[in-house]
Amino acid sequence: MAILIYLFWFSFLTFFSFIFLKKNRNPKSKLQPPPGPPSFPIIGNLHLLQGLPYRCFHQLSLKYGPVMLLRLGFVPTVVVSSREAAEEVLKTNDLETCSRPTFAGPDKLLNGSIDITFAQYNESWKENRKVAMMELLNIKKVQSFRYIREEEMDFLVKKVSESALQQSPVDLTKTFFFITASIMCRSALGQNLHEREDKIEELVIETALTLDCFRFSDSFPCRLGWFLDWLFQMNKRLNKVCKKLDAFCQLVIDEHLKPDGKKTRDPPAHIVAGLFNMIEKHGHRDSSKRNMDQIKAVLVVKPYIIIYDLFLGGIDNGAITLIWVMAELMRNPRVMRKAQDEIRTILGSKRERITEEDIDKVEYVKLIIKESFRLHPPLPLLVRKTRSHVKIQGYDIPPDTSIMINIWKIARDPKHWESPEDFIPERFIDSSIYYKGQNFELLPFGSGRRICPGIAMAIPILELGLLNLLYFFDWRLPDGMIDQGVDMEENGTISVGKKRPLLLVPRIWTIIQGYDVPAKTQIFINAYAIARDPKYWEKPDEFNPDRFLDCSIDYKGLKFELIPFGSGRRICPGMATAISIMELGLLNLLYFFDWGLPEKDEGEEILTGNEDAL
Ligand code: HEM
Repeated sequence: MAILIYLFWFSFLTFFSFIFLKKNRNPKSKLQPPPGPPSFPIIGNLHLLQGLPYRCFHQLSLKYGPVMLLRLGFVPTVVVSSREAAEEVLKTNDLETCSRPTFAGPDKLLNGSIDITFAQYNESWKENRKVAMMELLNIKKVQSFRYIREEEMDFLVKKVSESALQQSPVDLTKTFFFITASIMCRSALGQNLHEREDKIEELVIETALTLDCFRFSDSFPCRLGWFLDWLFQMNKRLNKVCKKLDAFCQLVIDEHLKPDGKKTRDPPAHIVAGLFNMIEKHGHRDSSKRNMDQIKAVLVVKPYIIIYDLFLGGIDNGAITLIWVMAELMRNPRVMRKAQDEIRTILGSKRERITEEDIDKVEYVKLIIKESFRLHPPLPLLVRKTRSHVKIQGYDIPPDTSIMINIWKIARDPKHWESPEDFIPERFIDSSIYYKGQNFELLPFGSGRRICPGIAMAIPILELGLLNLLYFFDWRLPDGMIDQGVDMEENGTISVGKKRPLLLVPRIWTIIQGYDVPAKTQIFINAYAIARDPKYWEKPDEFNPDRFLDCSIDYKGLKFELIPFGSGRRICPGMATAISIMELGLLNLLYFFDWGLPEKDEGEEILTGNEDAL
């Protein structure tokens, strides 16, 4: 079927190519375009993109250089693959290159891309971004959500502990998506996912996967593209996701608008409230002038688009990053061991909880996250569109040209990175390279006017998550997967995550008197020796019940110098019955009888230690 579709499409386009060929040639153009591979009419260089786009671009850049021109269908696209060229785009020419090309998926989802992420550079984008910063993403707001992040991490530890006790694998992909979704939904929307039955994190994954699909209209932004999308039912799945997302957004808005709406402990001034306040200020809620339908139309659109940005930007990228970090740590046991040693030494062995105050104490965790961003940026291609003519590395690039910056390739460029393919967090010790858009060899959050506004929100989630996972647990691959190791296959075109779920078996960190005790070790506790230890007992070998007069030592498992019934989870459940039998028995034996030793010889035997005679 796939071959038939491909053949149909190819012959269809080739036929049309001859008709369009003449029209597309412009011999009078003075443009000096960047070099690039020869292209077919109509399809251009689309046939060269087989596999993950950033890897294909990397291969092509080896031949055509760090600034090359591709034709992706009808869309001229300049691919930038060097730090210097990236700096020229994102810093020198930021204003001229800070628009975005139109993508059919988001365009449909958002009724014309009037959100933040996919919006053209215009007043509406500026306003939306300002509101998002004001109401949700500035440092002060982010700090006010600290208790939410800490509570959610406590929940994470509890869930993982349950699997650890059963020694069963945890699907970390699902777990991380749930945790990031839960944090984002509580912080931004006042929605507590623990109280909801629908699986929002699954909707996030589904939305991301659906948007990531190839669409003809991305490369042929004309009727031909729409027709082909319609013909091959490319939007069927998207329509379904739109409906689900719509229902969720509507629910958030309805709950917000209800005067007696659900009260939660979480901050009421979340971003939805902020947007409504903004609309109110602008007079859109003046019901005397507008009818209710109009008002609702305005009210629905803004929160909806911001909710959408949070879904993709906030949840997807955060979860993807944590998954990559854990996968790399499993592949690099040296780094895992070092991180755990450092965290556990600094935080000590008696912690029941880790808070954000602990984050700055452990530098190595920050280096690990940086290194993971370098090797696995969740968005490996930054996508821009020129607003006017720009010159990049001496090449002229006309307005309305898409620019893709291959940050994946730049972060592995041997010109800037020693052993670029290896996971070495130590490379950042004493290095001034940071990921906030100033150093163009490391751009996981982009740079310039379109830099990710969610950095302050994203980083504490990653750091706190990793601290918890490495402090409380040791990790191993599930039985049967140990020989294969961790697979690192990638998936996706816009955001790129690990293709297969990451399954790992946790073990609760066990430390006894400073000694690390590995999983599945047998432990014998010598209760006999402890109960005769002269450190705790005077004349320990003497039978002297009086030692317990006015003494708080009991045998119920709370005083560890006397544990005849054991202690903890496995304490003897028959203790109470046994004690009643013994007490009643002894009472009877002592009340009704006097006792003496048997005849002399046998008594002597007992006194000399022959207990069988008793
Ligand atoms: C590990 C986590 C994250 C990564 C790696 C990441 C990465 C990025 C990147 C590379 C961009 C494009 C920047 C550019 O074009 O120069 C971006 C844009 C954006 N991100 Fe993030 N992001 C993350 C988390 C978040 C969070 C937590 C939020 C919000 C809560 C968020 C919201 C956005 C928005 C709204 C944009 C669009 C900005 C614009 O076009 O003006 N991101 N992000």
